[in-house]
Amino acid sequence: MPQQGCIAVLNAGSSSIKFAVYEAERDGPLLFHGQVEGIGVAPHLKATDADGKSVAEQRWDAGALDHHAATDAILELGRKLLAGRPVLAFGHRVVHGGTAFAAPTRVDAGVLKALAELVPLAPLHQPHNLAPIEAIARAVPHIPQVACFDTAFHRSQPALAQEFGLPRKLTAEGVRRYGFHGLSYDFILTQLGEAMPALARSRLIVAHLGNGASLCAVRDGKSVASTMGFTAVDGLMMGTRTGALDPGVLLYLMERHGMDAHAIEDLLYRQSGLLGVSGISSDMRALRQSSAAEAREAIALFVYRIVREIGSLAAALGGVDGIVFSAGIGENDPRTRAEVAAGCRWLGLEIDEERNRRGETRISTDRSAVSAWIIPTDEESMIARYTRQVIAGS
Ligand SMILES: Nc1ncnc2c1ncn2[C@@H]1O[C@H](COP(=O)(O)OP(=O)(O)O)[C@@H](O)[C@H]1O
Ligand SMILES: CC(=O)OP(=O)(O)O
Ligand SMILES: [Mg+2]
Repeated sequence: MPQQGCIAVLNAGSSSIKFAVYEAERDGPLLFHGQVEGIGVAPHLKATDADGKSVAEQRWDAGALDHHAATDAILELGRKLLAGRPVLAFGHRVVHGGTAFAAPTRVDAGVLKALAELVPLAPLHQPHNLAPIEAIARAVPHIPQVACFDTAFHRSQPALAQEFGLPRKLTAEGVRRYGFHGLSYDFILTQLGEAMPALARSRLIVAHLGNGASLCAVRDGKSVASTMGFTAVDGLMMGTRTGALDPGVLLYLMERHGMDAHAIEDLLYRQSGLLGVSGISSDMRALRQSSAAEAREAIALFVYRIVREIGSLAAALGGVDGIVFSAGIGENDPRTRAEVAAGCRWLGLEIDEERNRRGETRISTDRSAVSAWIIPTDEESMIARYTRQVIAGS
C-alpha cells in the first residue's frame, strides 16, 4: 500500500525551533511533533508521537547548538521518523511579512528575496525562518513551501493603531506598527471561536508570554492593537529584548558610547530583558529558582511592564471582558500569572489560586468581572492548516 503524504511544519522562535508533521488530508492528524528549546541557554530536543510517547530526546551544552545546528538536527530526525513517507509540502513560520505579505504565501525565488530584505527588521527570527526554506528548496525544489506570517493577523488593526507619529513619507514607506505572534493569536482565537464563541467575540487581551512576549487586544476575534510594533523588540520586556524604550536612549548610546547600529541591535535584542536586568539568565525557570535580588527585580520589571501595557490595551478596547495567558511562561508559570492578575485587580480581575496553581483552563473565580484563561498555543497546527489551504488553491 502506498504511504500517505504529509505536511511538515517548522516554527523558529527566538529561543526554540518547534516542528510538527501531520497527515496531508484536511484536518489530518498529527503524526509527531517536538522542539529544540533553550537555544543559547540549555538546548534540549524532545519529540513525541501523536500519543505523547517520546520518540527522541537529546541535550547539548549551552554554546554547542545554535539555530542553524538545531535546524539540521530536526531535519535529520524528521527524515528518520518519516522513514520514506513523502512530504507533500513544508509550512514555515516567517515572522515578518512587511507590507507586501498579508496572507500565507507559496514561496518562490522572488518571495524569498523580498522576505530576505526584512531580515534587519527581525534579526532574531527572519534569518532562522528563511535558512531552512533555502536549504529545502536546494535539496528538494519540487516540494512546495508555504510561508505563514506572524504579522498577518494584525492587518485588521485600525489605521491609527498602526501609525507612528512620524512624517507621512516614512509611514508610506512602511515604517509603521505591524505586530507579531499573529499565528499564535490566530490559533487561540480559532480555538475560542469553536469552544467559547461568546468569549471569542468579546473584548480580550491575549498575553503571549514566551522568550518573545507581546499582548494583543482583540475584539470580535480581530486584532485591534498590539504591544509589538515595527519590529519584535517593541512593547513588553522579554527574555533578552528591552521592549519599549525611550528613543532618546538610542541617541545617548550613539553619542556617548559611540555605538553603531550593529552594537545597538545586539544590546536591544540579545543582551537586555530578563537576561540584562538579572545578569543571570533569560529563562524564567532559572530566575524563579534563583534567590538573587537581581532575579527578583528582573521578574518584577517583566510583570510591571505587562500590567502597564494591559492598562494601555484596555483603553484601546474601551474595557476588557477576558484575559488569556499563553506560550512558554504564560502556560507554565503560575506565579507570573498570579502576579500579573494581582496588578489587574483594578480591572475587576480576581484569580482563583487553586485553579491557577493547577493550570486549569479558566483560572478566574466564578464571580470575577473579568475572566482569565490559559489557552496553550499551537502555531504549528495553524501553519499546517494554512499550508494545506495554499497548496489546495495553487
Ligand atoms: N515551566 C516553566 N516555568 C516558567 N517558565 C517557563 C517554563 N517553561 C518554559 N518557560 C519559559 O518559556 C520560555 C520559552 O517560551 P516559548 O514560547 O517556547 O519560546 P519562543 O519565544 O522561543 O517561542 C523560556 O525561555 C522560559 O522562560
Ligand atoms: C515574534 C517573537 O518574538 O517570536 P518568539 O516569541 O517565538 O521569539
Ligand atoms: Mg515562539
